[in-house]
Amino acid sequence: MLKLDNVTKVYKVGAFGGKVFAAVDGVSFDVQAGEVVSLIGESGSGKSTIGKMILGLASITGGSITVDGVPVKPGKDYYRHVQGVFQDPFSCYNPVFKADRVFQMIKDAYYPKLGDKEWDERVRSTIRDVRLDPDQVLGRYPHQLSGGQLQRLLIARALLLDLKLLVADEITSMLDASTRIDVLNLLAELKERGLGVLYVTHDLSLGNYLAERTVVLRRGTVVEMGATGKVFGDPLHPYTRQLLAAVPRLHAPWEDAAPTQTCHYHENAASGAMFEAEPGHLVACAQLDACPK
Ligand SMILES: Nc1ncnc2c1ncn2[C@@H]1O[C@H](COP(=O)(O)OP(=O)(O)OP(=O)(O)O)[C@@H](O)[C@H]1O
Repeated sequence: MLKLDNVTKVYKVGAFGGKVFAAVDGVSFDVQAGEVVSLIGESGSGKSTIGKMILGLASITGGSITVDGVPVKPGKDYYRHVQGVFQDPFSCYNPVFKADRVFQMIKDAYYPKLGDKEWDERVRSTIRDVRLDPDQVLGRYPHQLSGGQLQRLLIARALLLDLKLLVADEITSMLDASTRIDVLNLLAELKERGLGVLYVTHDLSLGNYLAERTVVLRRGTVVEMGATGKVFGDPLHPYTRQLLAAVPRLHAPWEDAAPTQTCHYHENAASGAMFEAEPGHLVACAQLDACPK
């Protein structure tokens, strides 16, 4: 459904934009309907840039992004099927408007002919779907709602459309532990309904909880991807191992990551290509510079 093919994003940086910086460099992966794929990597690895390109909020420098074969095209038709929810729910609302104004905007843009009563019923039922009580949240200003309630209202807003893909960018990082699990379970329910979810996070444990497949990003390139159980259970790239070693554990001291080893696939990998270690589990060469061209 969502397909990224050799996607690149280059920013102009430096004085007068005289230099270029590749924030995303030749990234390819896909998300199928009814699947959660988590995109993980350290801060600055390019995760949000990828999310923004999928949502049409940043231009694509090279390669292609398609949803059901249709290239990203910001506009009503595209956003009917592809929506994003972000880290800070408070910044998504205008503080002087009541929170339900976001629903009215959906009606005005997408369902102008629908009767008010029918729309109201649809909104209330969707709010119940995200496990909120409509009477408790409708008619309130954003500052009168919690972060978790606002985040769920944003998901409800997305669900009122004919949604195929949700880009969820660090959506739980501002929530407390129990609200976080509620929102994660909600995302898991969305996939049961056949939605594809790209779950952008730097928190490996949350990605592990939710995603069928994991894509590990480092400095704008994919270093490893595959079934989450394989990537986390048998990490092949030194960077993935480093990330896993850095996850805090209760009652256990932090471990040092295994030292960077000689790349297993040095002989096999053409520079930049990924090696298929086992079906669906791909890893980049860890010594790209030395790889045969
Ligand atoms: N408009 C811009 N101009 C220049 N560089 C940018 C711009 N936006 C992002 N970058 C750079 O691109 C790189 C990737 O940024 P991005 O926000 O995608 O990272 P991220 O993995 O989402 O990080 P985080 O987890 O901290 O949000 C960073 O080095 C960032 O400084």
